[in-house]
Amino acid sequence: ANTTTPAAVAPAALPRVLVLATGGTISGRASARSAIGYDAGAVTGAELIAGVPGVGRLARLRVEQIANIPSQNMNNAVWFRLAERIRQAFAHNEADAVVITHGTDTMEETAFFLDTVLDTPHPVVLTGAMRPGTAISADGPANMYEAVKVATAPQAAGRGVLVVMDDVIHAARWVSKTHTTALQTFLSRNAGPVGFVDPASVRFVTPAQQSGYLGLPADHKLPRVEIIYAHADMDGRQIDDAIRAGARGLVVAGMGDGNVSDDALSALDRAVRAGIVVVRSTRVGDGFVNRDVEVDDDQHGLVASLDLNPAKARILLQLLLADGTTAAAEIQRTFAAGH
Ligand SMILES: NC(=O)CC[C@H](N)C(=O)O
Repeated sequence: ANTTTPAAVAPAALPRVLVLATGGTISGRASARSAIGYDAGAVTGAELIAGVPGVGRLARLRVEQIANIPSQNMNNAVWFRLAERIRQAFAHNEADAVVITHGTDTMEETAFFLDTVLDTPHPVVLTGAMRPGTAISADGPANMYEAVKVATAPQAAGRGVLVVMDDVIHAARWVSKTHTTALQTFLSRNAGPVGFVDPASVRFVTPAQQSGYLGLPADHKLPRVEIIYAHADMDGRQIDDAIRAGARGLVVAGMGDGNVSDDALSALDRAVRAGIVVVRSTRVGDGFVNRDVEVDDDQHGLVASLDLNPAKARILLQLLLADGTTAAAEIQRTFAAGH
């Protein structure tokens, strides 16, 4: 008789999730500053995981601390570190999925950057919190649990980088923080969420769609691109200052459908003549910036951001410029390719 102990008595292997911790409120601790004051990035990723009951039954978790900062301090160096670590983890089959803990202020920017430079079918999910772990009804543990649940769901593959906050699954391209303090602050503008998650289920409501892949600049450098915020009584001073400061690109957070004053438009013409790529986005939260509506983009040589908000338009323009793409028409095509 065969007396070998069957290997099948071992529990089915759980998926492997690499948790990359970067800081934010989800790693926050109360401070003495005020009744609601706290310091973001005071708790490590390992401590964070220890405070999420049941998450160890969803996945085998390995935690690495990539940074521990409030995300208003997020920067290119951390972005490149994240992107390289994720590429390496999947290339060497170290993990089946990645969850990134992150402050909420710039979560949409990090999500969009990674979505644009990573080319992988493996789930990459960002999550965070609006209340520190020491607050009443802290949202971090539930968000972390749900992020791991989404990251380990088979149907999360091939969807690019996702944001999971407050029971909702968002695609990197569309997600924005829309409220300074509310738990329900993330919305997928112009598109709606891609899915929903609760402790029992993960449901996607859109077909899987991989996002644009531009690759990671090999020298880890991104060119200077400035955002100009438009307003009533606007002159061209800030734009001329940006030209003098050596900007390679400008993104206008325009009024309405990406508009600027006549004086500012003349300054943008000077920028284009100086070889600077100018993208018109909007300071309005919802809606597309379309070409050739009030501004004649063809005549002025401008790019319309379409659905991308100023912060994300800046990242896409930086990556295109880093890739050597400077022609407005080609940049416009790439902006349009993401949806
Ligand atoms: N809710 C938050 O995460 C905000 C805290 C901090 N400003 C950050 O983005 O990291």
